[in-house]
Amino acid sequence: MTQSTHPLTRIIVALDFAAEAEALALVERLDPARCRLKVGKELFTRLGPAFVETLQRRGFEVFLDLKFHDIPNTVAAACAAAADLGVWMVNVHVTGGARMIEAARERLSRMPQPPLLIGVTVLTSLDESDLAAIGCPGSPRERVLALARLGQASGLDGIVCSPLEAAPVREALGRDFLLVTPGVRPAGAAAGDQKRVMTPPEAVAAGADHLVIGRPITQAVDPLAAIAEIERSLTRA
Ligand SMILES: O=C(O)c1cc(=O)[nH]c(=O)n1[C@@H]1O[C@H](COP(=O)(O)O)[C@@H](O)[C@H]1O
Repeated sequence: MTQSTHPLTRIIVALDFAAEAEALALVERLDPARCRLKVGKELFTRLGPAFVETLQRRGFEVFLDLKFHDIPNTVAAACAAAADLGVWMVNVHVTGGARMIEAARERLSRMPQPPLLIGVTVLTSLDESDLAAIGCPGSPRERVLALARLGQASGLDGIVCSPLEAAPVREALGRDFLLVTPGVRPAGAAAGDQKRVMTPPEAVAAGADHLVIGRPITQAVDPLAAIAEIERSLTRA
């Protein structure tokens, strides 16, 4: 699974836009053979499942990034709703615990076409001092590793982490555990609110399977040129 990901299909474009027209203006210029799309809280809250269906009708695989975090019954039902929508990937917060993840896995195992089930470990916007402030002492790396182990044992297909943790997680959890990394910034791009970042080729070299990239593409003067440059950097890597 992890070995076969072609450089040009590793990119997941985060469609973090305020309005459908803006998002579709970019989508119309993208090729579903070369990238996947992520729909997150902003666009889903505005546009709902219909927007996901629009993207899927255009041939795109969709990562529904709603980061479910609730009691097991509620999260399992939400994951089933995502499966009914036909998305490619859905995510939950690993900190919802083993029973929550197991319930989601069990529910998805009864669906005809379950999406990949991925767990968010430590948000890429947090560093060690942020973790300490929410009562979680220790480094992001230690915490990501612990949550990745819990997630794998509970039935996840993989995790979301920063590229900085990809190598140790890959080493500890093996090749078949998917690593999805936001916190990706081409050389020279602004980090914004991301604290744990690497460039696209660094992320892939560290073991990332899928790179979630938003503003370096969506806010670029020429988004297609930005994607092409990221693809070139990955092909060279
Ligand atoms: O689950 C995610 O996708 C996610 C997890 C995480 O730890 N950090 C993170 O940035 N994300 C998402 O990845 C995208 C990153 O966007 P940019 O920072 O604009 O590249 C955003 O849509 C975030 O919601």
